[in-house]
Amino acid sequence: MELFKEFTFEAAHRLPNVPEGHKCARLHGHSFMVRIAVEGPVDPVMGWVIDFGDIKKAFKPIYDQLDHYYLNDIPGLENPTSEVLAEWIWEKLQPTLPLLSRVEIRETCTSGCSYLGPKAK
Ligand SMILES: Nc1nc2c(c(=O)[nH]1)N=C([C@H](O)[C@H](O)COP(=O)(O)OP(=O)(O)OP(=O)(O)O)CN2
Ligand SMILES: [Zn+2]
Repeated sequence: MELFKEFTFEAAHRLPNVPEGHKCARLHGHSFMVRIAVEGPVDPVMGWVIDFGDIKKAFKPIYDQLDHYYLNDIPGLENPTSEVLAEWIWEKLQPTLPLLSRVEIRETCTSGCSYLGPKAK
């Protein structure tokens, strides 16, 4: 069974490697949405894979690094595309959330990505 928990954070960024004149070269911000999914068997006694609260606890230190920051200043996020951000979150989160199965990012209502981890690359 796969379950998920969603988070939103506010942050600014710019994309330094886009062609000249691209709108995303300019400083701008988003209400980013992050969906963290985990996959595993349902415990027959608890009736859950893990407590949603455990996902929240695991993500909290990462959330605190992102919310209301300029993403380009964060080591590893110098080119903060959705794809780079999803991989960055995976690398930070997987050690404390071994059942992690997917990291989804939405930058806008219509744009985002879904990362299934390095094995699925
Ligand atoms: N593959 C990627 N392409 C783009 C990324 C990205 O992270 N990965 N990021 C951006 C910009 O950050 C931009 O803010 C979001 O892109 P876009 O969908 O173009 O934004 P709009 O809301 O302006 O989209 P419209 O549908 O054109 O209104 C760009 N590309
Ligand atoms: Zn953007």
